[in-house]
Amino acid sequence: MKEIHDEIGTLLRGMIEKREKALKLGEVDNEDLLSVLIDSSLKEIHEHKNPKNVGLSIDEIIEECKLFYFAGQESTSTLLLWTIVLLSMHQEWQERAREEVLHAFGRSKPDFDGLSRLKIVSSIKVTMILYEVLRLYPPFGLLTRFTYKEMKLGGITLPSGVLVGLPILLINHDREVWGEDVEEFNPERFSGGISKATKYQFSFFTFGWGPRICIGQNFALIEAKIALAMILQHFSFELSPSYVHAPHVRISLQPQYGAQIIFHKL
Ligand code: HEM
Repeated sequence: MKEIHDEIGTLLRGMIEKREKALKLGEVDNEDLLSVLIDSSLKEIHEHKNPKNVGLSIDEIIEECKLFYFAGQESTSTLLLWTIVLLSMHQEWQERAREEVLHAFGRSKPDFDGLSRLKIVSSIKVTMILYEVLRLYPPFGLLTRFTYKEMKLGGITLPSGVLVGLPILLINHDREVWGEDVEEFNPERFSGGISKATKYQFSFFTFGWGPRICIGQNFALIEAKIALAMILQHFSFELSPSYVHAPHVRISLQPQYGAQIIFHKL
């Protein structure tokens, strides 16, 4: 573990130093997140009279890169993976989603402009499907928080330093919250949006909630919609007979024995 940590740190440090140099020489623009991070940090240091403790250190930028890679890559690929598994299990929803995509885009490549021109309204079924996948198979099933001072939560007083778990996976499968069909794949429950899917206000927080809510949630949904739309345009898919349904928490929620899918070119 330490070896991997050091190797990734060295790789990222090299990339950051190279980019910092190029930014200072004006050789590159703020064309990606790494440049934006370095540039805003350099500006903050430059503008401050006492540059101590302002801007980001290289170690902090390294941590941001790791966070964005893990939070952004693992999460969305897990969402897409379970979407393909569930649409393989529920062929009628695969058909409905494909119809919608073909109606909106035909065979042309769906891009961000296309999705925003259509205001995503026309991909309502795809959105419902993605929410229902995120409910049944949330990439991250547990959030944790430490109390930093004594506080009241409901009727309970918690002392400082208590670790509180917010069990997304359990809440997403709670019959009391979602109703009798809680274990069924029913994207229809999101037809009125997230707020109308349950009787409680804060039941669906697969992307977190409050000030630390996922910064990438809109990006993730757009990315997943474009990827799913392209797959639906060109392939139909079904589960391979070798697939064994065994969701399994390995930091994110993964199929324990893999997801063997058979794709048919359309
Ligand atoms: C299906 C996709 C995704 C899911 C389910 C997801 C889930 C979450 C959750 C639950 C949190 C809150 C963690 C907490 O409160 O402790 C979070 C935070 C975060 N996510 Fe995502 N995420 C997804 C996609 C992305 C993408 C695509 C990016 C970046 C491109 C991203 C970047 C982040 C970052 C930077 C944070 C930390 C925000 C902060 O602490 O202020 N996520 N995500």
